[in-house]
Amino acid sequence: MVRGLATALLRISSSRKCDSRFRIFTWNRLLHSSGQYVDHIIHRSNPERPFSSTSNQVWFRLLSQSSRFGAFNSFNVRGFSFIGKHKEDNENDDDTVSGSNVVEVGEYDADVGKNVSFEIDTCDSVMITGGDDCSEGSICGTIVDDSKNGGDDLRSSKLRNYETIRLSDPVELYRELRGVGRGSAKPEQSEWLTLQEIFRYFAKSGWASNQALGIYIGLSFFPTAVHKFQSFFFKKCSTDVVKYLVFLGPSNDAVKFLFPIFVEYCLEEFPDEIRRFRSMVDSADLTKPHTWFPFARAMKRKIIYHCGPTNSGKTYNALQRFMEAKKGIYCSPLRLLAMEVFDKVNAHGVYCSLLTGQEKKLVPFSSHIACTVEMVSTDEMYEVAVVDEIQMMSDSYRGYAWTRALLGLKADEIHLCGDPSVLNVVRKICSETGDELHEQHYGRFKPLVVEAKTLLGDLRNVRSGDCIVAFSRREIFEVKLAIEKLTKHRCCVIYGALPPETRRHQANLFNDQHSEFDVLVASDALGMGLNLNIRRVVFYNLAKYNGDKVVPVPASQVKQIAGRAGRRGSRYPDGLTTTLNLDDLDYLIECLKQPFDDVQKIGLFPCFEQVELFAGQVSNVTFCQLLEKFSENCRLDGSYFLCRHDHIKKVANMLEKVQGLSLADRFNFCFAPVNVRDPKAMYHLLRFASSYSHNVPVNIAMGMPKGSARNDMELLDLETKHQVLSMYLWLSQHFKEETFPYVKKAEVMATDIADLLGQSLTKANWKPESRQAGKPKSQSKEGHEKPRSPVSLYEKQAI
Ligand SMILES: Nc1ncnc2c1ncn2[C@@H]1O[C@H](COP(=O)(O)OP(=O)(O)OP(=O)(O)O)[C@@H](O)[C@H]1O
Ligand SMILES: [Mg+2]
Repeated sequence: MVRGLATALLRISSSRKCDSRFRIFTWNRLLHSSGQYVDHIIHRSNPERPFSSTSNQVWFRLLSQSSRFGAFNSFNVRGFSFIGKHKEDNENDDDTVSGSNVVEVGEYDADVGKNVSFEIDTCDSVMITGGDDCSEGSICGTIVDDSKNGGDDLRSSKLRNYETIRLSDPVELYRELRGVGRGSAKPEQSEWLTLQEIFRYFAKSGWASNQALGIYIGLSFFPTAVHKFQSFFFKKCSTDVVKYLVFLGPSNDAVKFLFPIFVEYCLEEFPDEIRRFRSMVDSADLTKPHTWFPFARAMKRKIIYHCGPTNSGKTYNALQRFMEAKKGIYCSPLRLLAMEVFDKVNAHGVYCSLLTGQEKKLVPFSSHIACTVEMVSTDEMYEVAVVDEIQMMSDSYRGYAWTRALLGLKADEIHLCGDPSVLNVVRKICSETGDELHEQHYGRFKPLVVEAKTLLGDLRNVRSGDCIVAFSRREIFEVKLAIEKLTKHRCCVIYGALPPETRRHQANLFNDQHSEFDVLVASDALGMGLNLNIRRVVFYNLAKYNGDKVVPVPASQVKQIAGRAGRRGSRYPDGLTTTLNLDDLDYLIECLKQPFDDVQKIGLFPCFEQVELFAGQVSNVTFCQLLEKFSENCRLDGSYFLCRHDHIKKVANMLEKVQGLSLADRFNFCFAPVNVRDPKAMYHLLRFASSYSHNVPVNIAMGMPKGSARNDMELLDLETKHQVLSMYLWLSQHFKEETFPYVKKAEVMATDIADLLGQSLTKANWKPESRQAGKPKSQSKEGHEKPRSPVSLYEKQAI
């Protein structure tokens, strides 16, 4: 059969529809001796998916059955992989071809006019035979991967006929087309249809639309440009060109032939669109971000990367150097951590100020500053800068702030503290900036031990010094309630919506050996920054809601949280970790075993000036649309991504109805820290922006709660109120003082509410408000809802 195939590779039976590398061949001899046996075998393979790498959809059709060998009932389809080169010869049947891996694709009914389609995996060719085998007398066609078939065939001989057209200079061709009044072509109906199909193919070609960006034809304008080009082309083209294109069919070859002519057409026809798009693209250029900070580039900076897992002393060592310096800045991922460093450093007699989005505590004669990373100044000179949790450069929302700190800080020495995930990116950046990189690697002081026994699903097995980690506020309160009901332990709680002061208060309460609060129930807010005396981290479950659906907690986060157990110099120097349920244990172990990610890209976001420049190029758009356009058109280098800004766009949309805000005002308001899922907080932001736009002093206009919360509704209300005050304070720092004049009042209120929150949490013994109130929940015997293990469920589903 393989031998037969050699002689089969002779003539193309149909090239009209050949739109990829594959060809159809029929037995030359049969074709010659008895005319059209298979007079049309048409095939089409998916041009987007190369034949050799993945399966391909192929179809063919038998148009008539006038074989002198009689009719046949079925086709056999086989795939072949060749070994070595096969040879073609029109005359000699005995030329040999080696073949291997003959795959039976299937047997199909030989119904005239009916399409037969099938998928083929990696192989060089497919042979279609009518009858039992490809023996003489049967009808046979093969589809061949052209890239591996360098032989001369009818297609290439036809191609030679079009050589003049194919090889002609596109500029010349375009000039000719432009020059003629009307083209000479009078295509037949079928040719006409093929031409239309070719242009449809062109308009959809990702390659062409991408290439068109090179001449500043934007993606949104590309279809219009193609449409106009098509009208022009249809009017002007010559018979030869039409024939050649029809020969190529709707294919990449046709696109590549047309594209340079299209370019000439666009350059002449759309100079204004090109100019406009070019300016827009240039103004959204985020490439080479290291060049944005010429002063930092002019310095020879020394970068020290303190690289290691949690609790390994990275921040401690960086801070030692920070405190020794004459002038230093510490950049924190959280307000809480900035406050902690502020306290610690001042306690050591180093005068240090505090700067976060919400507060500015200026210590007289201070030479040092502890700030949140978004607030870092790239104008000031420092001797030592510390950028903590540097792996946050890859955070999809906030990553840009770390990137900016690393690229823009004007410091002789920059200490980066973090896990190894961004080490390679930092190396690359340093080679671009010319900074000198020193790496200091750390290991955990004591290894983290996994307790295989778990809590056996029973919260009564909680012990003093345990931290139970749950990933929703509702679960946190359920766990606290259950533990306090079932055991003698008292629980502190820490979760993201609590003000930093309250979190810190709860952490201190838990750390204090003499307090009755010896168990901590916390969310992933625990992962960074707090100094906690945790003996054992127990995962209540290992799945969390990501804003869309419940997903397993990423391994890097599990590691970070588990790593909080055990702390040098504390009551519990040895760290333990486990899960509540046995079901989750394997996933925990798997996460801990996983190496750190190797991050390839880090975040970027334009500063106001860049957005303003871009705004100058686009007219009649809302601020939200402006941001959308920016993200569509901005250019980035391979090591960077544009940070997500869905929350910013949500605020921008809400503020659209507020008249009279400048672009800078909108930009500022959109960055205010607001929980976009909290309607009350959003309402207050809208109110603040409206008052501001009317040029009246912005009021807090929010009453103080009478006392601590008596139920979860009241607790939620306290949380929201604190967030609104925090937002007010943030705005007061980002707008002129006189526009947000009630800063002192807001500060006092915020402190009081943080206190009330603290008091509320210590006595909280109510069931949390459920968003799905009214849904019946199964209760376990122990009196608390036993969590399902979404991780195990997820894995089972995957199986
Ligand atoms: N050389 C040291 N002497 C005394 N205490 C130390 C020393 N190094 C670290 N510590 C203490 O160990 C604890 C963990 O150190 P540190 O916070 O620096 O770890 P880290 O690696 O930055 O952890 P994370 O990744 O969680 O931020 C801290 O309480 C710190 O004060
Ligand atoms: Mg640290």
